Amino acid sequence: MTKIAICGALGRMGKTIAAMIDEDPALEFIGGVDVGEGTLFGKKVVSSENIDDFLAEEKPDVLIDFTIANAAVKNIRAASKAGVAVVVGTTGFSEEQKEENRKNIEGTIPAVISTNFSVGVNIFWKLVREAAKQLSDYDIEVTEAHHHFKKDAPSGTAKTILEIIKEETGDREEMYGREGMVGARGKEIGVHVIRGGDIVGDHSVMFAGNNEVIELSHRAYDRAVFAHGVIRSAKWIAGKEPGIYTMDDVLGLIR
Ligand SMILES: NC(=O)C1=CN([C@@H]2O[C@H](COP(=O)(O)OP(=O)(O)OC[C@H]3O[C@@H](n4cnc5c(N)ncnc54)[C@H](O)[C@@H]3O)[C@@H](O)[C@H]2O)C=CC1
Ligand SMILES: O=C(O)C1=N[C@H](C(=O)O)C[C@H](O)C1
Repeated sequence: MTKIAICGALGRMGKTIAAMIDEDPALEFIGGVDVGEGTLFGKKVVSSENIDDFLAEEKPDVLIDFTIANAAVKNIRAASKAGVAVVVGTTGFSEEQKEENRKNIEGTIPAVISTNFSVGVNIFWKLVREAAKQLSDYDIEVTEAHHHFKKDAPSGTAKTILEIIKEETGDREEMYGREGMVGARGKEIGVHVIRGGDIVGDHSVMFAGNNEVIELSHRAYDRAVFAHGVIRSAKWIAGKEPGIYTMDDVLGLIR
């Protein structure tokens, strides 16, 4: 049985993932960490300042992190010190934070990191790559929509989309919204962010040419789609060699 702990256990994703672990006979939910203390599925959720003692006492095989970037950096550091594998879904890391995570993980613990654990989005990224490769001279506009409470913008998934498009089309720059006299379009990727209500997570990429438009889009209707990918990753990562893995590795997809 793989023993799993969750950082951000009392949040939207933490609770969704814990409920799925609780139903899985191959996994054991052993508790978690959040800003305040609590209980979840009969297990202790301890305050984040006690994460080192929690990991030493509970000895999880895998620590799942769905918190906020600055907290996740600390949680990954604690997992690295304790020699615990991690699955990280938190988004909004700066380049410096990503570098610190890399140093704490490489050579020490195995980690799956993804800005989106939905299987559908991982296939959507492949479709976006192919379209960007074939339509590299088209105008490209990226739009994402999320719920009222989301803290980071653009979403981690949208940032991954931008990385993919830039890898395929070369020297394009992001253009966040437009207002006033915007002039001729340059080598840009338009980026548009919507926040409202309880939208779980929508992403779309428009490729506009002369007399035609191709639009690729993904819409998540329930956080369960992310949680399924997280569970699959947690089972896959336990016992792997140290290093940073992606959902491509977990799903056996070609990069
Ligand atoms: N990669 C993916 O597939 C997905 C990623 N996300 C990302 O996951 C993160 C969390 O999203 P939600 O669950 O919607 O947010 P949320 O705000 O509902 O939950 C975050 C939880 O983390 C807790 N937290 C804050 N600081 C902490 C610390 N130092 N230690 C432990 N817990 C701490 C908060 O109290 C809260 O309970 C966001 O960055 C979001 O973008 C969300 C959905 C899918
Ligand atoms: O905060 C969310 O809710 C989500 N965050 C991830 C992101 O930033 O891309 C993934 C998903 O879209 C939901």
